[in-house]
Amino acid sequence: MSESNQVKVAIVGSTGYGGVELIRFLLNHPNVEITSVISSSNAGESITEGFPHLSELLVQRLDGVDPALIKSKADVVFTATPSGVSGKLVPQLLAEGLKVIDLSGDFRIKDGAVYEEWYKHDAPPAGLLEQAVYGLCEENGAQVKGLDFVSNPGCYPTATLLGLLPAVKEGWIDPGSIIIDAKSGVSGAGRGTSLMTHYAEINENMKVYKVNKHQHIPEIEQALSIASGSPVTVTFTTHLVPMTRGIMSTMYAKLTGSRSEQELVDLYRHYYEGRPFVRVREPGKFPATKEVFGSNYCDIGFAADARTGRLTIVSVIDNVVKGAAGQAIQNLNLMMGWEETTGLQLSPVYP
Ligand SMILES: NC(=O)C1=CN([C@@H]2O[C@H](COP(=O)(O)OP(=O)(O)OC[C@H]3O[C@@H](n4cnc5c(N)ncnc54)[C@H](OP(=O)(O)O)[C@@H]3O)[C@@H](O)[C@H]2O)C=CC1
Ligand SMILES: CC(=O)N[C@@H](CCC(=O)OP(=O)(O)O)C(=O)O
Repeated sequence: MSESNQVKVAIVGSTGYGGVELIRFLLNHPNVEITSVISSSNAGESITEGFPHLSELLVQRLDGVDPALIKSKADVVFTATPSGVSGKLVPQLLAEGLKVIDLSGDFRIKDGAVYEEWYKHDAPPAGLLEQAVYGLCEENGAQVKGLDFVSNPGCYPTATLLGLLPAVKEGWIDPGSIIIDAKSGVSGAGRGTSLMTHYAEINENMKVYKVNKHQHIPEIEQALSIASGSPVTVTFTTHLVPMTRGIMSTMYAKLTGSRSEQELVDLYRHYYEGRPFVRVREPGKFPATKEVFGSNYCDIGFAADARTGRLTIVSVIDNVVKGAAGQAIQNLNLMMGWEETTGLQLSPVYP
């Protein structure tokens, strides 16, 4: 802790979308001082070279990736780094005695062989996979308090699991029947340019991608299997849509009995009671991505179809906030024993 009693925070990957969003929120966090912003490719430069809107940040010079230097400047470090990078860097940061919140997919899957099958590179050490707590705050928040290391969930899994877990746990839907149709804005792919995401390719366009191959499939299945008590597989299809931020996950499953929409709303509101970032809509009302834009909310709506016996669940988040930086700060708050909402109480930007 610094003399001001503020926790000193460093951000690796500070020049990426997740990192810049961490800075935006942490600048308004009363218990945090950003003491180091880190870049592997622009060390020594000022962060405002690339991001003039961050001129209010007191620490401007980008540091290189040096665990000992980070330890000399900070108590807690966010690693907003690509999968593969985090897996190698996090063990070094933990060895320095830093508290770590990792935003990548590297520590979310408990079984290293499953990780390697989906991510196509070596898994981090098994001991750390075991140690990492999966920081889906509304589900595992109680385990996070006092921890040194949290693995922040993926963006699609956050929207999807918050939408499915209450019904799966209550046994109201057949877990074997789940189909997830998910759409993301292009910031979900990070700041690097690609043929997939550049303007002429995605403007006025929609693309389906990674069908049956998406790295979030094992993450979703792992959490649903724990919730249902037996192995669950899902059909999960992702789409890139022409917007900057936002995820909409539309989920379909067979109801195990006759349920009204009011009963579903009651179940979910009860399940998420005291969890300020999940908002359940009135029966038959569905959320839109703009209604969570720039905020840490996850909004959920339902339709139960008596004719087909199927339930439709729609869950929306801002991928960069609840899907990444916002939930990472929520995890910081839980780790430190602070109010869960500290620094995160921003209303969505609308329109
Ligand atoms: N965007 C999103 O909506 C979400 C992202 N995530 C995950 O969060 C992480 C960050 O994502 P995002 O910010 O979008 O990605 P970006 O591609 O926008 O940024 C990643 C940053 O990592 C840094 N980096 C790259 N290689 C290294 C390295 N070897 N060592 C240290 N830093 C490195 C780069 O900065 P520099 O070159 O300056 O070092 C880059 O700016 C990823 O793991 C991503 O999968 C998770 C949920 C949602
Ligand atoms: C639009 C888009 O491309 N989204 C990314 C989301 C990646 C992400 O969140 O990364 P993790 O692997 O760290 O979870 C994707 O579908 O792969």
